Amino acid sequence: MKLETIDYRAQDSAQRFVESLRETGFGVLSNHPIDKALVDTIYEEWQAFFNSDEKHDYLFKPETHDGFFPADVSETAKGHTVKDIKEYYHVYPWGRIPDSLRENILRYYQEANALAEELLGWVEAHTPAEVAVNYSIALPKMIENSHKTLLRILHYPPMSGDEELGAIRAAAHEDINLLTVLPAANEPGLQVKAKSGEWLDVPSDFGNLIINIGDMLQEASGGYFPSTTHRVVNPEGADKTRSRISLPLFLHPKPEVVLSERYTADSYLMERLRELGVI
Ligand SMILES: O=C(O)CCC(=O)C(=O)O
Ligand SMILES: [Fe+2]
Repeated sequence: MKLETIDYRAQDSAQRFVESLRETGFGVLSNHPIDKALVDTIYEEWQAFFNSDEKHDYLFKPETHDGFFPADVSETAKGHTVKDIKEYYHVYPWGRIPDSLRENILRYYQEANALAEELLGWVEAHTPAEVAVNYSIALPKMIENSHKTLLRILHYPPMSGDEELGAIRAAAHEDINLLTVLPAANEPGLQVKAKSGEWLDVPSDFGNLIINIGDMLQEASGGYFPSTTHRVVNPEGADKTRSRISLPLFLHPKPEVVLSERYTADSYLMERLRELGVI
């Protein structure tokens, strides 16, 4: 299995993109409409924010989950016992965002959402009819004006040498949501688990956009689209001293959207958050 990069502007991009999602759970797009200069600026300004003490003024609220999550409360992936080596900030348009960072990050949130709606349209158009009949509403409609869609700004700090034994930047996991949209991070490390069990590097050329399927699309498609396990490994050698910033947008349907006979988006999310011990 190989993750090939697909040119967003190619004539057959929609079909090839959806084939890649179906085969690997991932799709990598080049020549997409998201402004690269904007992403670059966001990496720089959020790196400065994570380097500052200001972040502690924005400690996350347990009821709403917007704001800053320090490394000592950061996630432990499902089925793991060691915490990931990361800190992060949860951006929701209705949530707290430092004034100086607000404009750019909300512009990115809006642009990435618009592209995601288009990509969900591609997925819908290339879903076999017998699978698509089970979508309760059109896929792009599921996320339209959703207050649940989460933009996470992740900061993986440089390796200090005294990390907990066995800890990595992000332990193997699947995403809970419908689809995740992620600009290639400013450092490599993201890997996806192939059907054969081997770990493959996701191409991390700056400017690529990485899209992966989450559990909710797997549920809504009756397993046709696989939610694929991925992880972020630690850097080695000289790269150990480098931070890594990444920017996944987790597309969540509106809570009332029916995913399957068993779940609405809300009941699914609550079940998973309870399992993770987050609520
Ligand atoms: O940092 C990355 O490249 C991926 C992060 C990720 O998989 C996640 O936060 O769910
Ligand atoms: Fe993930």
